Amino acid sequence: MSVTDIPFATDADPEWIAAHPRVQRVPSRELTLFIRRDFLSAEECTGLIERIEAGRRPSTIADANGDYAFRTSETCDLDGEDPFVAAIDAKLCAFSGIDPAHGEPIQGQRYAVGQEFKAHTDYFDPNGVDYARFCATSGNRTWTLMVYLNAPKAGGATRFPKIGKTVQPETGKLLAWNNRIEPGRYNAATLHHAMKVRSGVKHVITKWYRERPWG
Ligand SMILES: O=C(O)CCC(=O)C(=O)O
Ligand SMILES: [Fe+2]
Repeated sequence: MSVTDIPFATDADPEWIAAHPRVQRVPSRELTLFIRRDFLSAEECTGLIERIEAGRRPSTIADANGDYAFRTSETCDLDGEDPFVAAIDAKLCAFSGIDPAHGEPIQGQRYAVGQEFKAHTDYFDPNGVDYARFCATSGNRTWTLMVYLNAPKAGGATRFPKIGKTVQPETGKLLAWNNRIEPGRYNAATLHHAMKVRSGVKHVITKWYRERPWG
């Protein structure tokens, strides 16, 4: 299927995603979560890792809770004008089926030994102090797509404690989940913890979609 054939919409259709080749759906009544191994090639992962290494800065969080160790990783805002990054973005949008206009620019995340992102949701708390700052224009986050770019030697799994699921990093493996139950209702079962890397370095990319076009 070429990109022009994709029926882009403002929200993803889980049944349409489930019909993609090689997609696994994690069995859960609480959470719509898909896994697709080898979504990106080793070459695509290496190219992204090089860019993340070159452009990283300390990661930040919304609604700071006083725990300075809550998110200790580094983040890189990947350049959507870079044709290599744009091609990956197009692949992610072709997987989600969500109108690319609703996508935030892709970010890279890098975790060294001991670094983590404690249990959090990717949607912003509508009652949080930072909600207007992050969501006034584009609304809240709807879907999360993330891809592991490598497997660290030890640690670095992503744990979803509310559904008792832990996903191990593997080069090129994609995760996709719906942050909403329905428009305006966010799913607390999306809670997830990027667990500490114990040996090596972990790299991922994250792609978030919004309720309204990104701007
Ligand atoms: O690195 C991971 O395993 C998860 C990353 C994550 O949850 C995030 O960046 O919001
Ligand atoms: Fe997250």
